[in-house]
Amino acid sequence: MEKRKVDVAVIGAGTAGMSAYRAARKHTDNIVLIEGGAYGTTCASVGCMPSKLLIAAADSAHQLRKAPMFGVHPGDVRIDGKEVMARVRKERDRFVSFVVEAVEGFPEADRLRGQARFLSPHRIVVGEKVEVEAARVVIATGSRPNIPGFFKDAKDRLVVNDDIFEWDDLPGSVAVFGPGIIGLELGQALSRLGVRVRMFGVSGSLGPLQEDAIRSYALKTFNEEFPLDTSAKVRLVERTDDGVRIRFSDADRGELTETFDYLLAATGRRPNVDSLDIQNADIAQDDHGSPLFDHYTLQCGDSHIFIAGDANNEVPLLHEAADEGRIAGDNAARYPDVRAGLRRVPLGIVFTDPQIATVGMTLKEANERCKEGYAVGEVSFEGQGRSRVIGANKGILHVYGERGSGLFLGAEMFGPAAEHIGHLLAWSLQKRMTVSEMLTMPFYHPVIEEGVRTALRDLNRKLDIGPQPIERCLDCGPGG
Ligand SMILES: Cc1cc2nc3c(=O)[nH]c(=O)nc-3n(C[C@H](O)[C@H](O)[C@H](O)COP(=O)(O)OP(=O)(O)OC[C@H]3O[C@@H](n4cnc5c(N)ncnc54)[C@H](O)[C@@H]3O)c2cc1C
Ligand SMILES: NC(=O)c1ccc[n+]([C@@H]2O[C@H](COP(=O)([O-])OP(=O)(O)OC[C@H]3O[C@@H](n4cnc5c(N)ncnc54)[C@H](O)[C@@H]3O)[C@@H](O)[C@H]2O)c1
Repeated sequence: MEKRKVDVAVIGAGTAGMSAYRAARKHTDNIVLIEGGAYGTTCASVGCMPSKLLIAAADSAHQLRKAPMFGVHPGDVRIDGKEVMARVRKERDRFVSFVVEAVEGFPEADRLRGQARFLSPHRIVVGEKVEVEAARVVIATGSRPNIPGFFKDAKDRLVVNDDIFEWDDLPGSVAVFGPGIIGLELGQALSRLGVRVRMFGVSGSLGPLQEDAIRSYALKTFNEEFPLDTSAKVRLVERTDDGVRIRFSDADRGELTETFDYLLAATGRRPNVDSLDIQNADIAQDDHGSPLFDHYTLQCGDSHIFIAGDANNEVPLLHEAADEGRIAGDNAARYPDVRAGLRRVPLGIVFTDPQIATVGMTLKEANERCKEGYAVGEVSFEGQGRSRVIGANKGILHVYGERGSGLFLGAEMFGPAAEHIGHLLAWSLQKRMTVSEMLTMPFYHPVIEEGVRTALRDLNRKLDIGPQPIERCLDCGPGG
């Protein structure tokens, strides 16, 4: 077996791993980046980018169908599944090619191909061909779909997100299991592209939504487009000659059987740490076998091992993977002079329509931290001026603030332009602004952000800081 001795070994050449490699290489050129699969990252090849490409096609179809409300009649909307999927794959491949170009731009001697596993805390075997002795290690092995056992009965008709983006054409029907972030984004997009979709969930959860009022509103809205039961009772899943037969109980219609072309498993993701022989790394793990680590340094205990991105199962998002990789790579190179890195405030966006945004603390966390010394401001987008103008007047925004200090704490939203409003709120939170300070910022007219101002005014009043908001105030314009 070939032997290598390096200062830093990074396992996984995804977003976190590439970011860790770049950060560590500022300190040392004796480093390896190990990749067991294809270059290209989850985000570009089967995650963020192809899912948004599919959603873009669905949005386009939806806008055409919506046009008659403005007196505009585009005629019958015809969706060519082959063309839809061809664009998704073509643009996806373009994004992937940029990533591959970047990773192949790293010196060849720094790159190793093959599955890595620990032989001991400092020894890693790669593809059973090379043994690397590493002074420090970054684990950045990502995650993979979690597939409950009984889905196996769907046999070759069981698909995950990776498979969808390889389709040449759109199927006739898909049963989506898991109304989480992936299920909602892909399920709604497929439905808007003319695919018959039914969505099954468990235990009432819906995406990242925590507030009952917002969750029920969102559930009702999604159910106007496709059937979605967040507490489904599924009795049977079986492969038949023409697809996957599913028997389930429907609250209104009792036991039903429906057959679909595919079963999409969107039931969460699992960190790729179980194939690393992590027990040989001598680091503490939680009950699920995930290594324990520090949120600010990404260090596992006080060891020479760091863990970043989806592999650590904390906040499986792209911008977090990039940040964590940078911090972990820098610290691996500096070890034992480990430093706390900048962690940004929590921000999550779901690209459904209406979109979902979550910022900062959840309502439960605000309650725990403030011992009930907090308030919730609200706006409904149903009557909001700009939202009505463009026919996107659905949704609710809740904003949270702390009594006394008047600090803004967080927000949950299901509504129009949540991807942009989420950013404004997250930036205000990271700047530690009070609700009063946020209200001193400019609000143009007529814009959806005026709805944010309405919610912030409502919050400031409930915090006993601001005045009673004026009903139908003129600076909000009609319907502000
Ligand atoms: C459908 C979908 C949509 C998404 N949309 C968004 C979005 O809109 N916005 C957002 O912020 N996030 C989104 N995400 C999440 C985002 O894609 C991930 O958080 C991010 O890509 C994680 O990056 P990573 O570097 O941790 O993992 P990856 O990019 O998966 O990299 C891990 C790498 O490690 C390699 N590897 C694994 N085990 C080994 C081993 N033993 N040896 C060697 N190599 C190994 C893998 O082959 C892989 O290349 C989405 C995810 C999915 C699935
Ligand atoms: N827009 C984005 O930022 C974006 C988009 C997609 C994915 N992601 C990331 O990927 C991660 C994984 O996404 P995900 O949607 O797979 O996970 P998730 O945790 O968001 O959702 C999983 C869903 O599956 C449900 N579920 C679990 N077991 C089930 C079963 N047996 N039957 C039916 N439903 C079941 C859960 O109740 C939950 O609603 C997300 O947490 C997110 O961080 C982000």
